[in-house]
Amino acid sequence: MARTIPLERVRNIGIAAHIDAGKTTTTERILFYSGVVHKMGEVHEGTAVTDWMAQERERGITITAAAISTSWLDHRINIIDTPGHVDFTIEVERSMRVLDGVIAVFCSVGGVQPQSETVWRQAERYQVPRIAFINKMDRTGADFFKVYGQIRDRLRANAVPIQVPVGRESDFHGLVDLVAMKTYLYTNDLGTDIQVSDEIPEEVQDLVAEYREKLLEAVAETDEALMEKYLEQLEGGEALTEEEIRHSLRQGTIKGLIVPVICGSSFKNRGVQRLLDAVVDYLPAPTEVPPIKGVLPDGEEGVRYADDDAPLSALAFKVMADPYGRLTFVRVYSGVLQKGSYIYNATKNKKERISRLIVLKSDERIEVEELRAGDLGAALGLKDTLTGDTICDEANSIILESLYIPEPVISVAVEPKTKQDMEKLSKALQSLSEEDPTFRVSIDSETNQTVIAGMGELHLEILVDRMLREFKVEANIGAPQVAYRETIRKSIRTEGKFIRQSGGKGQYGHVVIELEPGEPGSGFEFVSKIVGGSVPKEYINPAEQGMKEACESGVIAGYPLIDVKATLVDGSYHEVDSSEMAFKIAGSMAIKNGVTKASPVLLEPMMKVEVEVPEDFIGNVIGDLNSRRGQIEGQETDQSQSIAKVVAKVPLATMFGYATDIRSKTQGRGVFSMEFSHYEEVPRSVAETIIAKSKGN
Ligand SMILES: Nc1nc2c(ncn2[C@@H]2O[C@H](COP(=O)(O)OP(=O)(O)OP(=O)(O)O)[C@@H](O)[C@H]2O)c(=O)[nH]1
Repeated sequence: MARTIPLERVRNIGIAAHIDAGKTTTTERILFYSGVVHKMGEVHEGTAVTDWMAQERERGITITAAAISTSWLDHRINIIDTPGHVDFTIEVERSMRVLDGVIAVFCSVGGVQPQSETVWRQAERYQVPRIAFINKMDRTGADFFKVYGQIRDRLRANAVPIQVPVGRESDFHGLVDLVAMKTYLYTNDLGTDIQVSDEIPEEVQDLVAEYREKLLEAVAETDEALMEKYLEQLEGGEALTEEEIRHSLRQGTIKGLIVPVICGSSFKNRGVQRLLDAVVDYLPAPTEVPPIKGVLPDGEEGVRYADDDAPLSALAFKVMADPYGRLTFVRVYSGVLQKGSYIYNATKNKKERISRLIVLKSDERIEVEELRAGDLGAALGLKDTLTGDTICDEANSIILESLYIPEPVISVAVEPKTKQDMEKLSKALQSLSEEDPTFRVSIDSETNQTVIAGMGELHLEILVDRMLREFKVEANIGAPQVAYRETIRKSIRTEGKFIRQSGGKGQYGHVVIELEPGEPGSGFEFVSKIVGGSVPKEYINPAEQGMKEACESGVIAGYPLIDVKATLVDGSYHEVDSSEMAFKIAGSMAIKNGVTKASPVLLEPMMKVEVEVPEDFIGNVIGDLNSRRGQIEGQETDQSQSIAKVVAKVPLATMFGYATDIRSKTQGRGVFSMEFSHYEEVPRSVAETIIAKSKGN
């Protein structure tokens, strides 16, 4: 089957923002104006198409990243609406990994908010080109140029307005497009009657002149050929044409040099069609982004270009249980993925069969015969393929760059109420952890309890709720616990010797390692510097495995050991008695012996907390954060609204229940956000209590 739409006319885009900026409403409007749905869904009425989970509709928040497809101006637009709440950050992470462009939505009153910064960083991590959409222009206090300034200052982006709004707040009724120099005025509530003209309304003429000039300058700066023409124009030469500006703006945006800024009010149906135009005009097609990188079987780096004729390569970025069956969402990077075919999972070295392929259009699932390079869709029938796995052509194998999966910071114990619940629980946990790689399940070796870990209280609350509703598991849930970690502060040389040689076949494994503190965030790192075969090649991997396993529980209070580097420098073996198992045990012993001597310390997750309160409350809030062992890092006041904001680093251990506390301390007027920042050493006095608790005292 040939392509129905050429790849140049495909846009894979995401919509990302701080919670409540209006991502879901914007997506709904996009579906409405592009003709996918004929009635507008509303978040606050619980009828939004992309918020499909019961919990999403009830709470009016987006939890999972939904992928849907629509078309605009002869282009296919695949959209992923992502959640704003940091607890579901993996959903943003996985979307950014497979997208070619992002619409960053900002609230015209709230401006750059904490999660706007987080999603911006995530987009930078994968170098995804962006358009900034300043939404909610109808709200009291809306200020397009203030938010534009914040995007420049706080996000350090080369933001460039390509529109100027017409009318303020409730009178916001149109915009001027600075590229085409056209005015769009909305004349009905549904946003379908639009007056387009070349006349610029008098009240915005100065602003239009000022920002048109800024736009031309910014575009010329990123394009040498255009710069010459621009300078000539200033000297009275020929003017830049609309096409030239559009072309250079597109190139600048795709290269990440410019972020075009536009405005609108999704809820009041203003500006959404122009947003779609901007997606087509300025965000890249799959053929315009750099080829995806990966690792070839020989360990060398390889690339795959977006080309139907190239060997198949695709990345699974999401697994979701659905009434339709188990859906594995994939982005095809090269080649063609066919229904009914066998694919090779290069990450797991396994072959699997794809029974069916679908694309999502609104809440409909449409079966397709194939997915081609650049397409997003879902496969049915895959059992072993999980998030982050590469599927490809076995003869042309490659493992594509995977995605960054943050470590969970909070856990709770789950105890099924009856024996039947016990059985259902393990099924539920398996299914939920397959869907969500930031959700981990383990068994506490001392209490034998099942422990689930995740990114925050809300994250675990939703998971427990899903266990109950979707899997009908009745369980008692323990109090939330902090996911502590352990590390070392000193470098030492140590060894592990596992020797049993009394009668029969013996055991012999012996390794010498240098153990040192690793980079923050590096986890466990292993290097082998064995020369001359003191440890035979086939025993190096098992030794590493043993070390890794030993890191799963540290020596202080049994928490996982992180940020350590082990270098294998020496060892010995026995012709007959050595085995993989003996070296694995020796590796594990080396770590256990070494850690105790390497000044082990206990680490705790530190959260970046931002609190916004009416000015009068700020003293109380700061005092309270200090009493929670918080370090205040910044404070500012927005005089125009008498709102004060404070930024602090606070240990997660002291933040449980903060949502309720802040409400009662500020008469319900304080809002806060919190996300994981880094691990930090626990002060001695606090550590003693944690250690005593872990030992059951
Ligand atoms: N006044 C006004 N309200 C809006 C606008 N867009 C969205 N809203 C409202 O803002 C609230 C949040 O909108 P959503 O679309 O759910 O925001 P979201 O960013 O998807 O939220 P999460 O998915 O929970 O992160 C809803 O009550 C919307 O009706 C707008 O343009 N103007």
